[in-house]
Amino acid sequence: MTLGKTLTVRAPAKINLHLGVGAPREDGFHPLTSVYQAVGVYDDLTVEDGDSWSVDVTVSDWMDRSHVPLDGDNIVDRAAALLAGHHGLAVSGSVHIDKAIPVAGGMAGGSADAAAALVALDRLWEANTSDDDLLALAAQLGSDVPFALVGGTALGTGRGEVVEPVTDTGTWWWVLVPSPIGLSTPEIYRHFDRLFPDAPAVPPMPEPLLAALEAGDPHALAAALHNDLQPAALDLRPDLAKLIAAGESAGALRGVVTGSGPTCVFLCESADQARETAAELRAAHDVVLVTTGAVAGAHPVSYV
Ligand SMILES: C[C@@](CO)(OP(=O)(O)O)[C@H](O)COP(=O)(O)OP(=O)(O)OC[C@H]1O[C@@H](n2ccc(N)nc2=O)[C@H](O)[C@@H]1O
Ligand SMILES: Nc1ncnc2c1ncn2[C@@H]1O[C@H](COP(=O)(O)OP(=O)(O)O)[C@@H](O)[C@H]1O
Repeated sequence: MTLGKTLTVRAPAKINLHLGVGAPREDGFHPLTSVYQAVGVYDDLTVEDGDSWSVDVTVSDWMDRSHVPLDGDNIVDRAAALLAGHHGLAVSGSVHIDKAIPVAGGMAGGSADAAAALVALDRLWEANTSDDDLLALAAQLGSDVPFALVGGTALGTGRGEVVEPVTDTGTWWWVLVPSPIGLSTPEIYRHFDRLFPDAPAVPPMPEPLLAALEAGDPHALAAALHNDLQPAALDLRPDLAKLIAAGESAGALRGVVTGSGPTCVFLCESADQARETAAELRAAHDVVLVTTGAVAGAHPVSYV
């Protein structure tokens, strides 16, 4: 082990520009055609070497720390055990998560932390895991975890874990409105099954959205944003429909639920339009974030 080392890895939140969901497979997972984008809201994960193992967390002041499990059930505990097992190492070190990605918000904050833990512990333990092995370990931790390693804008197939970058020439301005109460991903998928018993085996490719990304055209992208889980999320949280309408009437090109929700994301034409939309939404919502995408996947920001 390297002694006296501290390393911080930063991992981004994701939004789903397109989320096509098919009928459940035999293993219970849903086949997806997902276009992910990594956006500039981050969790920072700091690891420090030591013989014992611990995980703790601090959260942004608008978040509830008690929503992050710290009793050995954190996804970071699973990431550490998986990486250590892969190399025949003992789990060691102390981990601190500095969390700004909304918990249970449809923005893959847990997946970001898992990806950051793989990158950070791989360096701390000097394990030199290959990129292919890191991606395979990431997929075992969760469907969204490989994308958190890759970042940028990417197509996700399989159950979301098969990730391939797509051409994206734009700088996209987003307004994000998290919700103080999260939504459960498995519950939203179950509700999707009830609402759409005839979902296809393989969801189709979102060609107009991919063309909009390639062209860097915000109006075309706005028109093409789509989420098959949105009806399920709106059914369980009717307040989100009002939020989407409010963002669009405040000037955003288009608002959608991201992933399983409840965070709503609004695509804007410019930085000014994003700031104006955010200012209007702040009248009724405590937390409204302005950010851009695409940004890099999990990456070290300090190694001292
Ligand atoms: C809905 C999405 C869209 O990107 O994101 P979130 O809203 O959670 O951020 C993802 O599919 C969430 O991925 P992730 O949160 O990694 O899911 P996993 O840990 O793999 O699975 C959690 C549970 O979600 C359901 N699940 C997940 C992925 C998938 N393709 N089909 C599913 O049915 C299953 O019930 C599974 O037990
Ligand atoms: N490091 C972590 N950060 C957030 N949630 C975690 C973490 N580890 C485990 N969890 C659990 O995972 C659930 C889903 O969290 P999260 O990844 O934030 O949401 P989503 O799946 O909607 O993107 C949380 O409700 C929490 O119980």
